[in-house]
Amino acid sequence: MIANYLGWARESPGTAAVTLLPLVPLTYLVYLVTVVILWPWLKALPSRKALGLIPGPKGYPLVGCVIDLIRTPIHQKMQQWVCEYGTIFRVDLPAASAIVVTHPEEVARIIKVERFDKFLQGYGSMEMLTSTTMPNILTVPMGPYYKALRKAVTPAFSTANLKLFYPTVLKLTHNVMDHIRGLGEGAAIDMDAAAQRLTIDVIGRFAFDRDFAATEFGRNEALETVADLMLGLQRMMNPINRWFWWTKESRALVATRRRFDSVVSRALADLRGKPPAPYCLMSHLLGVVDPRSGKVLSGEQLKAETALFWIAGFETTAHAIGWTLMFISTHPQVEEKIAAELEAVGLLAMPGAAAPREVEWGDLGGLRYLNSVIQEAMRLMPPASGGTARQASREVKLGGYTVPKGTMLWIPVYALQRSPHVWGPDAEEFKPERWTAATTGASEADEDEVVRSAGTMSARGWLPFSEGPRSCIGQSLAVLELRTSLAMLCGHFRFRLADEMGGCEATVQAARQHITLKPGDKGLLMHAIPRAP
Ligand code: HEM
Repeated sequence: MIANYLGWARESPGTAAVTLLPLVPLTYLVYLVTVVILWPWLKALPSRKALGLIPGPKGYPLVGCVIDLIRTPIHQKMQQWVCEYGTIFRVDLPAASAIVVTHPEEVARIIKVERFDKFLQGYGSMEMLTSTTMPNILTVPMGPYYKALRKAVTPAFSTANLKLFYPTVLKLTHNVMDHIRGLGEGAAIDMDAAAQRLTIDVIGRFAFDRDFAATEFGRNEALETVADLMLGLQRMMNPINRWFWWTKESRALVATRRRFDSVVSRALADLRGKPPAPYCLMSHLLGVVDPRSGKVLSGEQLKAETALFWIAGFETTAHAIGWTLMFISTHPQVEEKIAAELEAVGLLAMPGAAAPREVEWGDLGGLRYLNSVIQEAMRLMPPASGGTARQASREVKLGGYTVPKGTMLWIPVYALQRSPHVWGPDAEEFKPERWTAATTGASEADEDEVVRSAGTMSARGWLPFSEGPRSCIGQSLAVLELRTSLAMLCGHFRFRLADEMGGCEATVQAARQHITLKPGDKGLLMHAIPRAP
């Protein structure tokens, strides 16, 4: 029979193929169960045994805790477990046991002192961005290529470069404000979607020196393609879709990747004819020499890198703007304090008064209260809520337990930043005041403050941008976008969460961790009431 199927039997091959056809899916299924579940499970047995003393939720045979993580939104499940099991516990996954670490000092030790590299098996879907599956700055191990890339692109996020780019951020935010004004205060506006239009245009300009024109608020190819891509990548996190490549979802992802690939390729091709603007990320990437080949990056490498920068920088920042506005719109006393701060420096629109002046670079560090509001919103709703995963490159002691070399160390940021063990009994409350003391380190004249602002907080348990050598390289740009857009929006409008959202808590509960921490199906509907009609 098998001989027939393999084509060794020459007689009546048609009949043989028909008879044996059902064997194909069956064989594939056996292959999958063996390769994807049984083999990794067997391989992980010694590490499971070594970690057996560390407490943690009880999983199911073979699949471990995966079922719990699918049933409840993953960020919420991790938060429940942190409350239940404390700052160090074990979670069994099919292929390995992970140690979940939310003790701030241990976290800082893992990512900043020991500098363990990423646990890269978890990053596979981020290599599926373009039609060529290729590692990128996020997914490549810490070797000579990574170091060359990081070194070359770091200057793009420096104070000097961001200052050159600042007028573009201002202009794009004005586009968004004009659109909001045009809709009128009766309209319920999805402010997360509006922020996505702003941040995709920012990335278009910053990465490719290209106008994606999303802030013109019409149908938009770049926005639609990337939204489909994010959905597709999210679906690929489910191993069923990844392994059953003939499903509708898998085929849709292949088509979307081609579309995205073509948007990125066109943007890169257009840059060949003219030198990119000096602030443009591309002018830094074009000079990178891959130490492995001694040559500048190939077209495919450039595509993989720019695609990653685009994806990493656009939705994250948009959600951070959206979630911050959501908290402001539901906390009137916070909004009043922001208004008072803006009024004091001439940035608040008021009825009967002259229009406020433009927000300047020098204002950004000085808006201390607004900056604490942003920091607190990013604590409660960190866009990269899943956090980061590291691999212990040697045996390490964590919370009194011995963790063997090779173990996955998972730092779930949403759970960490809401942990009562770290933040006390009011961990779940939105209290910007907890930051006002912490953000007073910089003076208004300190121009590097925008660039530095987000760093060095892991010891306190705040790390939405991660920290250490593999922290977010784009955080200075993200902070710039957040501060500028929120100062401008709050200076010209008061925001109220629309009734259909059901209030702050319901909106938080509806959030889903789909690569980033997104609002639920309704988006973030708000009314924007002009301060000076
Ligand atoms: C509020 C906005 C943002 C948040 C919350 C955020 C968060 C993060 C986090 C947590 C990481 C570490 C991921 C890990 O360990 O796996 C990261 C890495 C990264 N981010 Fe961001 N990010 C934001 C905006 C941006 C922007 C605007 C850009 C660029 C334009 C960017 C580019 C990157 C890149 C390239 C990496 C990989 C860095 C490396 O491994 O060396 N991000 N980001």
